[in-house]
Amino acid sequence: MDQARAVDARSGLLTQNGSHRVVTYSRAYTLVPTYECFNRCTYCNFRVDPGHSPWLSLEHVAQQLPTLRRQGVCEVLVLSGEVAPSSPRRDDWFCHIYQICALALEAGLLPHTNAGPLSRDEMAHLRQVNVSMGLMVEQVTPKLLDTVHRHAPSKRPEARLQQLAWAGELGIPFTTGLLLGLGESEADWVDSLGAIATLQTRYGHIQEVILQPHSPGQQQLQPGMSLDEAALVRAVHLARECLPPEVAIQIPPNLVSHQGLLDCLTAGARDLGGISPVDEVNPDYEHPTPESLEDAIAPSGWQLQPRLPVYAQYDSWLPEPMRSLVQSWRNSLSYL
Ligand SMILES: O=c1nc2n(C[C@H](O)[C@H](O)[C@H](O)CO)c3cc(O)ccc3cc-2c(=O)[nH]1
Ligand SMILES: C[C@H]1O[C@@H](n2cnc3c(N)ncnc32)[C@H](O)[C@@H]1O
Ligand code: MET
Ligand code: SF4
Repeated sequence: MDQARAVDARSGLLTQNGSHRVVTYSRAYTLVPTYECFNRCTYCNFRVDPGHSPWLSLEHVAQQLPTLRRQGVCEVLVLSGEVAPSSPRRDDWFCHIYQICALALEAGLLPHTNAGPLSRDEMAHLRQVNVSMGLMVEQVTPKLLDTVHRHAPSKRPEARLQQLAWAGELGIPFTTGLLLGLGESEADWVDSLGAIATLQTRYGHIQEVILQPHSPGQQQLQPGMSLDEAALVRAVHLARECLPPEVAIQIPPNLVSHQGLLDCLTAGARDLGGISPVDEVNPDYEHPTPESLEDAIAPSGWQLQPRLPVYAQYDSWLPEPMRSLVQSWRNSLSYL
């Protein structure tokens, strides 16, 4: 096996199909339990003040899910604003998220939750109703606690890394990543990638790392600059050097130009993440359709392939009955 294919190889999967190299994405729909958040990250276009976002109604969710299933959606991305760990409302918030995941599973869909840092106990519970979970490291440098994260206690680097370690201990297939362009240096990227690589070497649970270029929107507390695409391509190169080869690099296709996307693929990115009707985190940037993505990358020899929100090498980690549900998805269509 030559060097390029060795780097591409994800255990048990062929990433090369004839002469076409494979790029994956997940057919997702995002549910937002609540937009309320006790953190105030200055770049956030998602949050509203605590008490000002009605929680998503479970009845509405139960009604919506069968339609999504018929439309060919496989992933329910549960993305939430946060109630403080010390709040008397924390337990209700957590139960609400758990119930949304349980309803998604009942409808035959596959939940992936990113609801900020959770306690170990909360993670152990959510593991029963999620095929994978996620939390961005953002950046490990403490400098950002004096700037964009000054009013965001959830963004303390130790809390984020602790979460990744607990996910590893609990055997949860995990998605993490870096938010790029917050005022950090490229040396800081290497530190953040190194921290993720160390955890991956220890636990082997990191299925993918998202390289997320900061993208200013209309709702954020403070204006910010978007990351330039040449810098994003350098980040992909660095990530491919720092991370073990089995970890996929994900680029959000709505936050880059077509040429930027092709350059990221050449540099080693192989996944485009969950593609849903609305990017709830960056609502000013519409997700492209899978068809338009295929048109953009096929002339350069790339083939777009849907995948499930859990990568195949982790299927045996899943508790029943989720493991059987995932198996039936893999049998029904050629999902990676
Ligand atoms: O549409 C989006 N999906 C986002 N996702 C979804 C993600 O692409 C998929 O859920 C996973 O790849 C699993 O299929 C995230 C998931 C995480 O675990 C952590 C961060 C993100 C960030 C985004 C995002 O900004 N926009
Ligand atoms: C869910 C993830 O979305 C990312 N996130 C939050 N706000 C923005 C933005 N303006 N641009 C890009 N990514 C953002 C953070 O990395 C968070 O952890
Ligand atoms: N609040 C969570 C985090 O920042 C997830 C949603 S961010 C829009 O990690
Ligand atoms: S990025 Fe996440 S933690 Fe930060 S304010 Fe937005 S919702 Fe809250």
